[in-house]
Amino acid sequence: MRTSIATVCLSGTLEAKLHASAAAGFDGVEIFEPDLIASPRSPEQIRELADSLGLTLDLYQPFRDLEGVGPDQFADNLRRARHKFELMGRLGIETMLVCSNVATATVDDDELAAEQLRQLGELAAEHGTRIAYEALAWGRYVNTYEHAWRLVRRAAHPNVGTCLDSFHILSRGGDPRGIEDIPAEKIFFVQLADAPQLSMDVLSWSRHHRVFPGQGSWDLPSFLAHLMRAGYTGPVSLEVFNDTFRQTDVGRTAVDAMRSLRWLQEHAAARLGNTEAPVPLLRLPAVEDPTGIDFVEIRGRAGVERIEDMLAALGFTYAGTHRSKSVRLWELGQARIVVNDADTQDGRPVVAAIGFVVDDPQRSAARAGELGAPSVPRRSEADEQVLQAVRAPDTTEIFFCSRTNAWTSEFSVKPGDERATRAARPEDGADSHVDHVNLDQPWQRQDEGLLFLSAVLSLDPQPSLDVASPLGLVRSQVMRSADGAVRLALNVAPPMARQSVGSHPGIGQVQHVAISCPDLIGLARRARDRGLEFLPVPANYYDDLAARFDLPAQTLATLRELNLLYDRDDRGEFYHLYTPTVGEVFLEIVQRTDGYDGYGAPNAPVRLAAQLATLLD
Ligand SMILES: O=C(O)c1ccc(O)c(O)c1
Ligand SMILES: [Mg+2]
Repeated sequence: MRTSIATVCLSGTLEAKLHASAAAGFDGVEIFEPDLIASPRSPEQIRELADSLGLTLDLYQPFRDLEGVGPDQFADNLRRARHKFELMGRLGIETMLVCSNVATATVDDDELAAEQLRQLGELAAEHGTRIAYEALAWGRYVNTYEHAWRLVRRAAHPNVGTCLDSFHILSRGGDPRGIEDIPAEKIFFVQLADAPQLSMDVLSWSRHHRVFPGQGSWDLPSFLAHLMRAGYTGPVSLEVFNDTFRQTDVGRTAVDAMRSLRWLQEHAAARLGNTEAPVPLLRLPAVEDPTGIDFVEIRGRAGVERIEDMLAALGFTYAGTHRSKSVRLWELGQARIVVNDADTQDGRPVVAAIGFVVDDPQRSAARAGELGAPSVPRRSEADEQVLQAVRAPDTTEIFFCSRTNAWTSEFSVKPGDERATRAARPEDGADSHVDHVNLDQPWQRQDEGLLFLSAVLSLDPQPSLDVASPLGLVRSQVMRSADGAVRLALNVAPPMARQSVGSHPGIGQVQHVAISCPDLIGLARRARDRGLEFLPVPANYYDDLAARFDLPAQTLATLRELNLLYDRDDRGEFYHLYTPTVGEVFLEIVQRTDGYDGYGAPNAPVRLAAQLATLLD
């Protein structure tokens, strides 16, 4: 499948956009007219640059407000078009995108509109070009692809075809199955965009909130499958108007865009089943859901020993130091925390890496590579397990681990290591595992992070949620495996919440690791007796809890005594508590009963306010 991208998707100069598109592996680009007009380079120089980068110029766009107008206006429109066709000759572009009229149409007359398209097609033919007519969702009279196609058919000119744009079709709830009824040779161009389901006017939705396939709510794989069944063999292009992508790093956005098309081809092939696509669709090494979190690595030069004190108090066993690296392993049942003394950007402890248990780590790493994930260079000695890792958009290292945990045998307790005597209480462990990890996301990486985790690790995005912190709303989106064995929450905090307070990170700048246990009250008591103080929860919270849930007085008193938080869904109950924050990390211990499936979201505002209070103390 030939891949293309509209220059409007990207930030920077036209030259920077061409370089980034080529580097990300695109075959071609659509030139968005304002990008060309603002460029100091001549059309011939742009053509030459694209050539030298191995890019084709697939489309010139958009030509607006052509059809459905009176004779004088139409004569002027043809004059305008002639200029553009000449320009396209200099650029070496064959196809011009013509959008349905939104502004100047005065006549709702299919016969007239088709005739005007035919005349434009005739002019295009004289210049060795052709036109692709696209229904904008907010077109004055023409706003569905079926209508645009009827006009194209009626125009009956070899140089007049249609352009299908998934946004305009899916935003209006259109049925894309009808695409299969359009003859492939009349589909001159295809533009794809996904979008989150929003209730707003369609023009604003289109101009600000489009995202790459796989980042929104729509079924783009089925859309592409319809195109393949129609026999379409032309370029499949991304046309994504997005406020964030237009102001962030062009190279990263282009890689993100290409990842979306690779993901899309794989999923469209699955939708096609036995139907042969008219062009080869890219296949990727297969992926299955990860079956668990193997370990979480907390890294930092200063302060990690305070985390280890907390782990010891929480009942983690100390499994020793690594034979060749300055890292230590702590275990509670199946929950494994690796503590690494290495430096971090701010010197503060962070959640640096997460290991996922996958079927075939080599295959997962190969897949991640084909999806443009940068690999993380690892140092390992000859007789050590070689673990494969890639870097997620938020910089977290993602490790692919086998079921065997063979790497844990590289850790042992050295004689005289005091940590071992402080912590040897396996009675707390048994059924524990890492329940979920919350990762702070840079605001401009949220969509990229979501697609990365779904494409690389097969995690499914859950509906996103706004959590009120005292310093603004935190947008939180959980990515999880189908069976819930792996759950990551991606959080985007507002700017105020990301400002450091003295040497402490802001409440929105932290990550946390949640560990499940079968008896939270027992664990909390033992941890408290070993000197661990939990995040203090205000008394008002417990008064409100008494109103929300009909809890026995004794339970309520215990929750209050231990600073535990509580929630309930239609399945079961959730008990949880938080440790103080060290560097950029805190721990949460949770207990789920009877299949409770949430994360205590109603309690998150209380937690964030309590964390702010400790910073201001
Ligand atoms: O928003 C617009 O004007 C616009 C222009 C060209 C397109 O292809 C499109 O889908 C939208
Ligand atoms: Mg379009």
